[in-house]
Amino acid sequence: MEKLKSLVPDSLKRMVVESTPDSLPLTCSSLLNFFSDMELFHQMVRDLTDPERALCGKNKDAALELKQKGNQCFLNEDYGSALTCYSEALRLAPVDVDDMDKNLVAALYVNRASVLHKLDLLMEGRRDCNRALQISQSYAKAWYRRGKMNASLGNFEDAVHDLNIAKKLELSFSGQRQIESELRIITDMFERTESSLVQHKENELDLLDEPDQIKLKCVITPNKGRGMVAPSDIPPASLVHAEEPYALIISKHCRETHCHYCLNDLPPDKVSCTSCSIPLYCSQRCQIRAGGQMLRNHPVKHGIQGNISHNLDTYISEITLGNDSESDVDFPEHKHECQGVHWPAVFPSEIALAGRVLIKSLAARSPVANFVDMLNLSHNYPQIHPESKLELHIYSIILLYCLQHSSRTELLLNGASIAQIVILISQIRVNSMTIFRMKSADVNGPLHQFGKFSHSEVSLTSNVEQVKVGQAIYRVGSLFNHSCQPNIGVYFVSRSLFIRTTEFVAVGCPLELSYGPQVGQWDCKDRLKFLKDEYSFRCECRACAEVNLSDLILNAFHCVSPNCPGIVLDSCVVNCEKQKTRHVQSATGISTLEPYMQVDMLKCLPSNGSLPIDPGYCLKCDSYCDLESSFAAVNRAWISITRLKDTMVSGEISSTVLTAALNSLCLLRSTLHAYNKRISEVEDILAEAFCLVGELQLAVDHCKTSIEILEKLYGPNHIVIGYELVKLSSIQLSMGDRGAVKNINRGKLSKLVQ
Ligand SMILES: C[S@@+](CC[C@H](N)C(=O)[O-])C[C@H]1O[C@@H](n2cnc3c(N)ncnc32)[C@H](O)[C@@H]1O
Repeated sequence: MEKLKSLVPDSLKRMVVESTPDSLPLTCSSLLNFFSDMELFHQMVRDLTDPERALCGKNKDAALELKQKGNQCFLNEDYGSALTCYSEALRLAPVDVDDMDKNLVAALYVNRASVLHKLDLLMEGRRDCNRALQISQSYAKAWYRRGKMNASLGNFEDAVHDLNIAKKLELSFSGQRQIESELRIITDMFERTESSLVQHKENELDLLDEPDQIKLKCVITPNKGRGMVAPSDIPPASLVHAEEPYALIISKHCRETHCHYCLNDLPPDKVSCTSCSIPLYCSQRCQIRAGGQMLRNHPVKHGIQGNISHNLDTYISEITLGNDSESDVDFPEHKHECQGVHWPAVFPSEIALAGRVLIKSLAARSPVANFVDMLNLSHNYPQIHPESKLELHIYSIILLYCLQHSSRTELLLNGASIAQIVILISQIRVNSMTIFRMKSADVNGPLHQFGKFSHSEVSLTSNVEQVKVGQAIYRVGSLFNHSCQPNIGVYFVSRSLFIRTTEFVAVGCPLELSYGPQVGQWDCKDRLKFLKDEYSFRCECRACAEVNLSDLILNAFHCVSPNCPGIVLDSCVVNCEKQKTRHVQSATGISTLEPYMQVDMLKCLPSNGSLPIDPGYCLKCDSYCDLESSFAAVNRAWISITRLKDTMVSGEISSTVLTAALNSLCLLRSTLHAYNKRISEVEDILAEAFCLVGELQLAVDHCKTSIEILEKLYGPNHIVIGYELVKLSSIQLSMGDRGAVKNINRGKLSKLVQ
C-alpha cells in the first residue's frame, strides 16, 4: 500500500485530499486511469485473486505429511499434538482426494475422532465420525469408532447399531472377530442398564422467551441526525431490539480461536472451509452458512451387503445425510473470498467487510449505483483525515478489481462505482459495531485447552474481561445514537445483536447506547477526543454539554482544608468544563442530573449558572492547593502500585510489596478526592492481590470500598457496579459468606448483569 501511495503524483493526491462526496466520481475515475496502466498494481491484484498463487489453497502433500505426523504423535501418546496435526491436515486436505483407497478428509476425521476419544471428548469425537460417514457411508472404521464412543456416552442402543454396521462392512476376519467381542460386551451392558437413548442437543441455543418486542420509533433529532426514541414507557431490562447482521467479519486476532461465522469459541473438533485452508468453524452448520460446500453432494445408497432391517436403514440415512438445517444458508458471505490470498487475512477489517456488504447487495440484485441509498446509513467522508483519504481510494479500487475477478459479477469498473465503495467504507467506519464476548475461561494456555480445569488454579475473582471478536453492520442497530450516559446496553449472542434498556425510559425519550466512552469511566475531554477520532463527531450528549459531578470528581484532588469535602481541579479539567455549552442553574441542578450524589462538594453557583472554577482552588471553600506537589505525590504512589501489579502477574507477591502498596493507597487518599477514580482502581488491585495471597476478608473490604467510589461515579445501578458485585460475591462465596447471595440478588434485581 505504501509503495502504491508513493507512486501517485502530487496533483492527483491533492485532488483526492480535496474531494467531496459530490466530486468523488471524478476523482476516483482519475485515480483509476492512473492505476490501470501500472503493472505493479495489476500484479498486486493478481496476487490477491489468482487461485494458482493462492496462499489459502488446499495442499494434498502437506495434508498427508501432517497426517503422518499426527499418526506418530498418536502412537507416542502425545494426543494434544496429534489433535493439532490432524486439525491442520483437515484444513489443507482437498475434499475430493483419496489416500490409500479412502477419502483423505474422511480418514482424517476418523483419526481425529480417535484422538478425541483418548482425550475423553466424546461428543466432539462422535461429530467427527458423523462427518466421516457423511463423506464415506461404508467406512467401517468410522462406524466402529462411533460405536465405541456411543458406548462411552452410555448410548448403548446406538452403539450396538454402529458396531453391527461396522461388522457388516469390515472385510478382514480378525477385524470382524474384534467387533463381535466388543458387541457382546456392549449388548450385555445395554441389557443390564436398560439405558434408553440419550439425546444430546448440539450447537443449539435456547434463547429466553421474550414478550413481543417493542416497536421503536425513528425520529430526526435536533443535533444528532436520526435517532431512536421510546414509543411508550419502557421498564428497565426490556428487550428493545434484536437483529442479525447484514454483514460481519471476525477480528484478526480471533481467527485461530473463534468460529469465523458465529464467533463462538472453536471446539477441539473445529471444521475447515471446504474450498480454502484459512477459515475455521465451530460446526459444519456454520461452515456451510459461510459459503462452504456440503461434504456429500448426493445421497448415495450405502452399499452395505447382507440383510439390513428397515430400522437400521433409516438409522444409517439419518447419520450419513446429516441435519437438513445445515442447508439452511442465509447468505454465503465467505464464498467470494476463497479464490486467492484470502482477503480478510490481508485487508483491513473494514475493507473485507465492505467486500461482504457489496457482494450481499449484488446477490440481492442491487445495482452498485444504489449502494449508498440501499444501506441508508450516515457516513463521515467529509471529516476523514486527508492522510487516510488516498489509502481509502486505493483500497476501494483494489477491492473492486478483486470482486470483479472472484465473483464474476457485472460490476462496472468506473469512477462512479469506486466512489460508491469509498462512501460505503465511510459508512462502515461510522456504523459498524464491535462484537464483544466475555473472555473465555481457558485463557491460561494449552494446559487448559480441553476445558479441564483444576478449580484450585482458577482465580477467585470472576473474569469479566471482554474480547473484541468481530465487526458487523446491523442496519437498524446503526440508527441508535450515542450518549455518554446511555440508557440502553448492547450485548451479542453469537452474531445476533440484542439491545435492552438499562433503566426506566419514559415515552418519547431518546434510546441511546454508548459507542465506547461513558461518564464515570473517562473524563469529558477524553470522551470527546475518542468520539472525534473514531466517529468524527462532536458529542452532543447531555453529559458532554452540561456540568456534572461525576466529570468533576473523576480526576479531582482533595481540598487542603481539614474536613472540607470540596473538589480541587487541575487546568485540563477546568478548561474542558468551561467549554461545556450549557450550564446548570444551581448546585441542586447538578443533583437532579445525578440524584445519587450528595452535592456538598460545591458552593452555591452564581446566577449566570457558570461554574466559578480555577485550577488549584477548592470549589467549596476556595482554599488553594499546590497541585505540583500533589501530582508528584500521585506519581510516587503509582510506582509501588505498578510494582504490585507486576508481582501479581509473576505470582510472587511479597509482604513488602503489599505494604508499600497499602502505604501508597494512604498517600493517594490524602492527595486525591475521596471519589477519584484512581483510588477505586487501587482498591480493586488490592482486592485482587489479597485474593491471590489468600487474605479473603481484606479482599472483600477493598472490593467494597472500590464499589462505594464507583457508585458515586456511575450511579448505583450501572452495569460496572454489577460486574464489581459479581467479583465481590465470588470472593464471599469462597469464604462461605452469606452476604454473597445478597450481592448477587442486588445485581440481578437492579437488572445489572445479563
Ligand atoms: C451510527 S450513526 C447513528 C445514526 C445517525 N444519527 C443517522 O442519522 O444515521 C452515528 C452518527 O450519528 C451522529 N451521532 C450519534 N450520536 C451522537 C452524539 N451523541 N452527538 C452528536 N452526534 C451524534 C453522528 O453523526 C454519528 O456519526
